[in-house]
Amino acid sequence: MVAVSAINAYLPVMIQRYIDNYLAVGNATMELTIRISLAYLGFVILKLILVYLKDYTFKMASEQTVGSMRNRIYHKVVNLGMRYFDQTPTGSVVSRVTNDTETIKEFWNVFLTFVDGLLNAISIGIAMFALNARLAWIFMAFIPIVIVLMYIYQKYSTIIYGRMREALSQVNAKLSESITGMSIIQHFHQEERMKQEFDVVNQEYVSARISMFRMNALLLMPAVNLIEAVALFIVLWVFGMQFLDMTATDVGVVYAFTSYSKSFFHPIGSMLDSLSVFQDGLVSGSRVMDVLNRDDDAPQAHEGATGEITDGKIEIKNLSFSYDGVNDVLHDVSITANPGETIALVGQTGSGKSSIINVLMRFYDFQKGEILLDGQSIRTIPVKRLRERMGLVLQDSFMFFGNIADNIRLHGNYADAAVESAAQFVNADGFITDLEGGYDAKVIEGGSTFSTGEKQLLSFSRTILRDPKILILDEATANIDTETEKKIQQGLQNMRKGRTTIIIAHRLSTIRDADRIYVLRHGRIIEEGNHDSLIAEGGIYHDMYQLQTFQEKGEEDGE
Ligand SMILES: Nc1ncnc2c1ncn2[C@@H]1O[C@H](COP(=O)(O)OP(=O)(O)OP(=O)(O)O)[C@@H](O)[C@H]1O
Repeated sequence: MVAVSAINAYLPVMIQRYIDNYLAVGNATMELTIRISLAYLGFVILKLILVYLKDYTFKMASEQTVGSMRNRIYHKVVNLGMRYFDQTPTGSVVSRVTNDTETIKEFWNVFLTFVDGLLNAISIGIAMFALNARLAWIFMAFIPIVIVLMYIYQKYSTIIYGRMREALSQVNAKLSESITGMSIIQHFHQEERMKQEFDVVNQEYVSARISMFRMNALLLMPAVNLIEAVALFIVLWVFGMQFLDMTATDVGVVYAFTSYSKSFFHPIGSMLDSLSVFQDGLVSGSRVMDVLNRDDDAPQAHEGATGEITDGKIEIKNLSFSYDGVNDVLHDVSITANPGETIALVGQTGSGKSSIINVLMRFYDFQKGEILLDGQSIRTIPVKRLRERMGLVLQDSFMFFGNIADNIRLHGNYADAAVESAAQFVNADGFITDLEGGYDAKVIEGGSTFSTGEKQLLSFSRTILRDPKILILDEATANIDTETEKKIQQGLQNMRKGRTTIIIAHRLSTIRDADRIYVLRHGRIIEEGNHDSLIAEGGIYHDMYQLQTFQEKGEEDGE
């Protein structure tokens, strides 16, 4: 860059010397003219090669920077606590990982333009002073005006670029919300409303971009061109005033200054231009840094923790927990499960059953109380190890793009035979072998070509393959019809053997054999005991059970 700007400053001097020393005084010969032309051409070619090298190196560096930035933010995102995802729309996360990092790439170009512009201005400044200090001062006098222009631009563009980024993020958020909820949108005829809402955010984005163009169109090149023209006008005017005592040698200087006026102000114009990208990059950068600097990572064990789950004893003592740090959703909850026991959590919707699991799986950190696993605090067990030893099956099982075997194996190091025997163990083998391609059958993201029950069977296989010590079934059989459920009950019994199991179920008939049942209401445990003792107690559980058996009986009679 230094060499390029030196060449830029030197080329007009070459011509100026040729004009003033040879052409104007009648000394120019053919040989000299050819020599100077070739030298000029040589410098231009050298400059082009250097420009190519410079651009290539910068582009490469910028691509690599963004590549690694994207990686860093993705790594950060997958390690963030669930709280972040509760509060941030998916589209907005996507926007940070893709669009925002992409904009940061432009930062490199801005840097390039800035250093380029600065070096050019310095080398041309030096050349101008060397040629004619008085005229050079005229050019310098315009620099404060340019600085004021930059200041004004900076002030307005920050606002507009912030608006633009935010609007784009909203567009992404709306889009991803619509795609995720498409079946509900179509079912409830929400298409028009979604279109209108999308229109609003899209229009906001368009209008932010238009504001930006309006500002750029006014403040960028036109302003710089005007300054350039005025500077040139003054230079020529000063020359005109001195016309009478001007010697022939000044003609080359006029040429040099005319060409400097372009190359002095144009880089400044590009610097201004790149200020817009700079603003954009600044806004994007701060959005990316926002994510990178977040300290609400997923809960971690204490440093150097080496705890291990061996027997599967769970003791939850006086646990209180809130999602937002303000309103507790669990109050003073105490639960014990001895190794190999099955305990059940029941209660109304929203009573806090899944929240207990969320804390136990370390998706969220808890505020008060203690959780002991095999007598050690849950915080002393590395989270990765903890989750390997605790198998969680949810009502909705997520499937990844790939095939059936991959979805069971989840890229763990398990042989095909182990995958198949895990599927057989939970009776998932039957439906898998019926598929075209069997274990190699394709699965699309989300697994939407499979029934919910089938996905749940795959999820059972996934869990059992990892041979966890503790099994957590959160409404795991809610989507399986009673008949299929009966079929896989044997599989479930097999799964529970030798493992501590926590079951959350609304269908109380499925948890009758649990060693202990905890009844929750508004985040508190209000009853506890086994099925028979709770029935005998005649409390809430008793009523819930009566109601359900009554309903089930009614359904059967109805049939
Ligand atoms: N991610 C979250 N952020 C904030 N509040 C939440 C979150 N998840 C659940 N809650 C709130 O915590 C309370 C307990 O919810 P939880 O999911 O534990 O209930 P549940 O008993 O499992 O209900 P269900 O039977 O419907 O699954 C509810 O009031 C719910 O609104």
